[in-house]
Amino acid sequence: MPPTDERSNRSEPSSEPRSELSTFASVRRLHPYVRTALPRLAAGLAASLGASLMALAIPRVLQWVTDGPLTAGARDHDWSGLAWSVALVAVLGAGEAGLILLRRTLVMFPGTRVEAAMRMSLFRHLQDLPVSFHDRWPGGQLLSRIMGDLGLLRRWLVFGIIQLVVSIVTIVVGVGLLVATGGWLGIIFLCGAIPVTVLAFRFSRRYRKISRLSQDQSGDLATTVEESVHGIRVLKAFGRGPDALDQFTEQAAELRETEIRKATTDAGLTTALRVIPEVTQAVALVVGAYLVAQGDMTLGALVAFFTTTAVINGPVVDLGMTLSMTLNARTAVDRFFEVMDTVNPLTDPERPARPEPVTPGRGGATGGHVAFRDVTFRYDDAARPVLRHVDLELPPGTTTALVGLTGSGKSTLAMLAPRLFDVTVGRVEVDGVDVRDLTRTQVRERVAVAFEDPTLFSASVRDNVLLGVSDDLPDAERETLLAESLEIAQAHFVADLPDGADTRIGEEGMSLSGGQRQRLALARAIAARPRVLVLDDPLSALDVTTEEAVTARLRDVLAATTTLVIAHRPSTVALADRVAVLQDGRVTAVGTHQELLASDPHYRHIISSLTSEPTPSPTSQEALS
Ligand SMILES: Nc1ncnc2c1ncn2[C@@H]1O[C@H](COP(=O)(O)OP(=O)(O)OP(=O)(O)O)[C@@H](O)[C@H]1O
Repeated sequence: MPPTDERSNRSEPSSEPRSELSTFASVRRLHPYVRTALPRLAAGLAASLGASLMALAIPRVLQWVTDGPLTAGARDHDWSGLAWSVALVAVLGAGEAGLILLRRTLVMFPGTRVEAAMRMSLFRHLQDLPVSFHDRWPGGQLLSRIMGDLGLLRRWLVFGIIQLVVSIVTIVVGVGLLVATGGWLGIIFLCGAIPVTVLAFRFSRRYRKISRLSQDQSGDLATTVEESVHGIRVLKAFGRGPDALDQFTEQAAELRETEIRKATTDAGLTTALRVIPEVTQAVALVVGAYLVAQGDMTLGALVAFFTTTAVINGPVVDLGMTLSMTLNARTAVDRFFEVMDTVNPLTDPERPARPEPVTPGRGGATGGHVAFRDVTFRYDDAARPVLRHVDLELPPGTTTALVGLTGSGKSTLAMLAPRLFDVTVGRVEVDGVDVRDLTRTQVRERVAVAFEDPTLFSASVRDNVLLGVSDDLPDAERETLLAESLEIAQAHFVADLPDGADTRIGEEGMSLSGGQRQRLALARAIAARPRVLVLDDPLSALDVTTEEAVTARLRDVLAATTTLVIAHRPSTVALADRVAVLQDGRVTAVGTHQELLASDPHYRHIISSLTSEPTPSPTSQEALS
């Protein structure tokens, strides 16, 4: 009996905000990325604090000048003390400016390095995550995380966090000085801190939700742009451009509304942070004037008090901005880790099997035995399995056509061999080894795929075709392989491109025709020289003559390769030694075309529906009859 071990193919990305974590705990997760940048960030913080302390020292000098050299100078007509104090204020001012410049220099480079490292990690993880993840996550959401969110985080790291700490330290030290030297005036100023704290707390709770909404809406908008640009031909052909515009306008308006709410909330706090200190200052001025008049306070102390409040006012007002930056950064961190925390269930085994190494060259004779053993497969979010108890053997060097009505599960079955998905129950073996016991590199070395919908990249024809070929292969061999694969796939049009195989094909190969793209994708699968070739209806976009030419050349290749070809056309069935019939997720019959025609009514039904399609080639019909 075939083994039926059950392993999960589920991955559960969290699309919920990590609300259970505090902002500090959330941001602390950045530690592995910022660790190496910490010394420079800490030095930048120290420089900023130094600048702030110098700013706070200036009022002390002014107090000393007012009560000392200024008073004495006026009395004794000796202005030398005043000259010294002016020089000291100038030195403190210049020192403050120098330290601010130093901070900028210190933090700029580590900030960009952290951003680049996080971007690399996220992209690497996205590349690693399985197809099932990408089926669920919209491209725009990923794009906005990898670009917008990480840019936001960099700005917070090089400015926001430092400014937040400096603002808090300046306010605490400044208020401490006010209370210590200003007596009642200091206490009046301290009273102003109570409403500020309450407002900041309420603001944080409110703003965090809006910030999350705005960043998610930006992702949705990016998805709409991506989909409409990607599908521009369909939209234009069906005259649906205005609908796409309507959808975009609606989403853009929603985002604008959220941004307005965000700005209004921010402005509310900033206004309060401006008004509250002004009010306390006004009260303090009245009380201070009274105290000076009573002789309970020196004029210098009053000057120092108000100069200190002027120094504190800046950070108090900045607090609103730095707080909102911090909350935006926290949202960005949460959104970053939502993707990074997604566990990839399709990982390499800890102790991979050691099958016989793959030698370059097409080698059906040296292996390529594929077996689907009691395979059941269910998509993550589907209620029912698509494939049920599938048993199918592909002997080395044979070509098996997989036929079935639409939706019967052919493409799904084909995706299990290259391990684009893992089976829910059962196992898929290549040369007797469960594909889950091989590393993904080992699987790719053995199994190559060409899809019906060929994906090409904005790169040269050469790079697209040699995608699955080792970079270690000598250049001459790579060139031979390229020429051979293009020839088998009948991609002669490449020679007519402006720069031949060096021609860059536009985004996703859109500058080529559907048939040209399919032939390049087929050449790519052939160039990988796999033991096992999975072809998902790879000739569907070719005209009859080209299809025949490709089919004739493919036969040579297929003779030495184990091939599973999904057939929607009689000409594709004609390529195969044997045919497997998939009916409602089960392989119900396997045999030669003639055997199945004679014995299987469902096969006859499929073939009659295939042959009634408009463009069967005469050769294909011959091959089938
Ligand atoms: N990513 C997915 N998530 C959930 N269900 C899916 C997914 N892809 C396919 N399905 C479902 O699985 C079933 C089989 O799809 P599959 O593409 O394997 O069929 P097929 O036989 O290749 O069809 P066709 O001949 O039309 O290409 C369909 O009901 C389809 O809706």
